[in-house]
Amino acid sequence: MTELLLGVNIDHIATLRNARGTRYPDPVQAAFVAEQAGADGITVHLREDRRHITDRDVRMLRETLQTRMNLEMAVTEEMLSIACDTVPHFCCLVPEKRQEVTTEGGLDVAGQQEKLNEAVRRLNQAGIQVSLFIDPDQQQIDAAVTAGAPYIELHTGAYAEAEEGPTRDAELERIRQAAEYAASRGLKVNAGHGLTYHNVLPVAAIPQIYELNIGHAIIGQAVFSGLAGAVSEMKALLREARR
Ligand SMILES: CC(=O)[C@@H](O)[C@H](O)COP(=O)(O)O
Ligand SMILES: NCC(=O)COP(=O)(O)O
Repeated sequence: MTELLLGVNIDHIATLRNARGTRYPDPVQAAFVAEQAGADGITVHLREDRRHITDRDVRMLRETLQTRMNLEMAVTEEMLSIACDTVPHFCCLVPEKRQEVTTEGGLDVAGQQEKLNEAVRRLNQAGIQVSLFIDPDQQQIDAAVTAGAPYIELHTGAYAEAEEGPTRDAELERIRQAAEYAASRGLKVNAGHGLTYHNVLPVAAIPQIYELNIGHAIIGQAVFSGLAGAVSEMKALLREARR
């Protein structure tokens, strides 16, 4: 089976740093450690409220990453301008609400098709590969194809939050069917949100999935086993899923 890539989201290194307004822990150092430990890419979410990743982090990471940068952002003029100035390898367009604790759902591409078509056009023109963060839903997948995005990232939050049993199994089946359909439409399929060392294997085993973006669980594990260990442990699980 094809190798499954791991994108490490380092947002919550910045959460810890910003908790006291210090310079440490530095997301730039975390990215270096994660890459050395096997991360295939680094994901950062530049939120409108800068609650964790800052503009300085984005600039520094763009200049220092050895792998590739996946910049997550809302579909706003501010973020589109920042992306076109920064030119990360990937931009993942996500929904964003100030009052949310974390991302609550997928981007409604179908409900704002013209806006997304234009955003994808601008980013593609700037040389950025665009991914749309969507729920595992055929209508949203079709809308992503219409928008001209080469990638989608399937939101795995409903799966991750479901109790083990029929509900979680149903959510996994939704992801499986969505990945299969999206690949049949010519899309590259990533997935992420809420994945942990305990729930990642069934998602990682879906053959059409190209990359998993995982952050909160890895940063949490890093508190106990160090960031390098947490990353290599997750990478080993992804390899195991594809044996
Ligand atoms: C889109 C997504 O699921 C995450 O990558 C996002 O970054 C979550 O937001 P926080 O990192 O602020 O929790
Ligand atoms: N897009 C998902 C991501 O980058 C990480 O999400 P999480 O693992 O922090 O929930």
